[in-house]
Amino acid sequence: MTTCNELTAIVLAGGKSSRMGQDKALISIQGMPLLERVCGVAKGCANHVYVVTPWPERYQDLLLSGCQFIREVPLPSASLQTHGPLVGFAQGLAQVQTEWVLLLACDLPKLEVEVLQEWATRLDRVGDNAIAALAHHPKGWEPLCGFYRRRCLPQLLDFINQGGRSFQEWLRQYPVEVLPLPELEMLFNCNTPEDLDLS
Ligand SMILES: Nc1nc2c(ncn2[C@@H]2O[C@H](COP(=O)(O)OP(=O)(O)OP(=O)(O)O)[C@@H](O)[C@H]2O)c(=O)[nH]1
Ligand SMILES: [Mg+2]
Repeated sequence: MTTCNELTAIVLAGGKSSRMGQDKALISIQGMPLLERVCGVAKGCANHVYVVTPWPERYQDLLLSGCQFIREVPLPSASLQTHGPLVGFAQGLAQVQTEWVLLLACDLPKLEVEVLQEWATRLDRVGDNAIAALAHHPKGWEPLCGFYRRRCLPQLLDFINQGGRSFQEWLRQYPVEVLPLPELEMLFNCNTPEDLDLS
């Protein structure tokens, strides 16, 4: 039996960081590497924290006590080294035992633990047919800072097996509950060297 009181967090750290030019997870903001910061927030909200990455050894010197690595493996058909956040999420979700999982990108320097905790209190009331509870912003859903039901894994794998790689496209096919976003600022993700000046 899983309950809403138990929550797992998945932190994704496996992108190409091509716009940044160096691994974003390792960039220090106010003296703390981004991945450490995001995992700290995740620990403040969830009972179990997984970091899904193709290269756990890269992060072994970070202070990530209480977090477990899940090593992402290439898809049989993939020639690329990284295959995007949707596939990373699916590989993490396969290990989750709780009804709900909080998914977080590693490039979110302005996360607020209080907002995530308040969101988590709403999960008990999310409609049965919703696969996720996410914030909405002008460009669509924010897929990498919100909650998913564990039982959406089969739908997610179907979508991936058909070649789908876009969260927005996948989410369009199912009911998703809206979470209230007190300030858009919290979802600021740093993708470029210029973004670091704003962090
Ligand atoms: N585990 C895993 N995480 C990924 C993968 N691709 C992207 N991510 C993560 O998804 C989040 C958002 O990534 P983006 O900022 O969109 O992309 P990116 O590939 O890291 O950077 P760009 O190359 O500049 O687009 C970050 O936390 C990434 O680490 C992947 O293949 N595997
Ligand atoms: Mg990003």
